[in-house]
Amino acid sequence: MILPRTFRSQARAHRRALSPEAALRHGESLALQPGLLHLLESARTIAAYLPSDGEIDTGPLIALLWERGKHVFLPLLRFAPHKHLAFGLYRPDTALLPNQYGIPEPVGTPVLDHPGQLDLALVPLVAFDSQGHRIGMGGGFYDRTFAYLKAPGAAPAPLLVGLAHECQRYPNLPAEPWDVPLDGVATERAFYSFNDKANAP
Ligand SMILES: Nc1nc2c(c(=O)[nH]1)N(C=O)[C@@H](CNc1ccc(C(=O)N[C@@H](CCC(=O)O)C(=O)O)cc1)CN2
Ligand SMILES: Nc1ncnc2c1ncn2[C@@H]1O[C@H](COP(=O)(O)OP(=O)(O)OP(=O)(O)O)[C@@H](O)[C@H]1O
Repeated sequence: MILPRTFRSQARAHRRALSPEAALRHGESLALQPGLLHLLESARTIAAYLPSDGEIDTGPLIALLWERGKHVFLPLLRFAPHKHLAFGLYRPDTALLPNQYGIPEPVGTPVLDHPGQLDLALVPLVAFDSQGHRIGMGGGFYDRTFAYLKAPGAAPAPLLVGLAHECQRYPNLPAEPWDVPLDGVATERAFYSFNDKANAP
């Protein structure tokens, strides 16, 4: 059995091995995926993220969201009362400052009161599998932020959709009890939906 931490660092190294040109090319293809574009139609308030550490380039998709008049938010690291994320409005003219991991965050913009105000959350990941399991950077930020979705009848509920390179897809990842499963994942090659909520009509 390969240790989770070893797996995470190997998968991160695999992701980082892609060139910035490949990450951008993949990001352009991602922004053309019909399954993803379909979900965007019914979403108005959308969380995205700025890429880091070899992640697929979200620039083309964010440009498309702005073009379509969507309200785009970016994650803001919060450490109290526990590690979680808030979401700050991101517009083309928003000032950004790097957070403690060097990822730019909006400053001085409106912050959502609750993640349930999002219609759709586009989620970064290190690895995913065909059941919607996700391995992230290991901070538990996304899991804690969306843990409330696991309560029966939790509402309102944003759709959770991972963005990734195809090379981040693995056959079977171990599921941890606190993991919040993804509804879908979009890559440069396909849109994978893991339940009816993320299905094209
Ligand atoms: N682009 C992007 N933004 C994101 C995430 C992400 O995965 N990708 N996150 C997803 O949750 C949150 C940030 N989580 C992170 C957790 C750990 C590390 C990281 O690099 N950890 C270093 C140790 C750094 C240190 O302690 O100073 C490491 O593991 O090597 C980065 C981001 C919010 N924003
Ligand atoms: N809902 C939760 N409540 C309490 N602790 C949690 C919760 N979710 C995750 N954790 C803790 O956070 C730690 C990191 O979790 P995990 O390795 O699944 O993070 P990750 O999904 O890879 O990270 P990230 O979401 O930041 O990308 C674990 O040790 C776990 O115990």
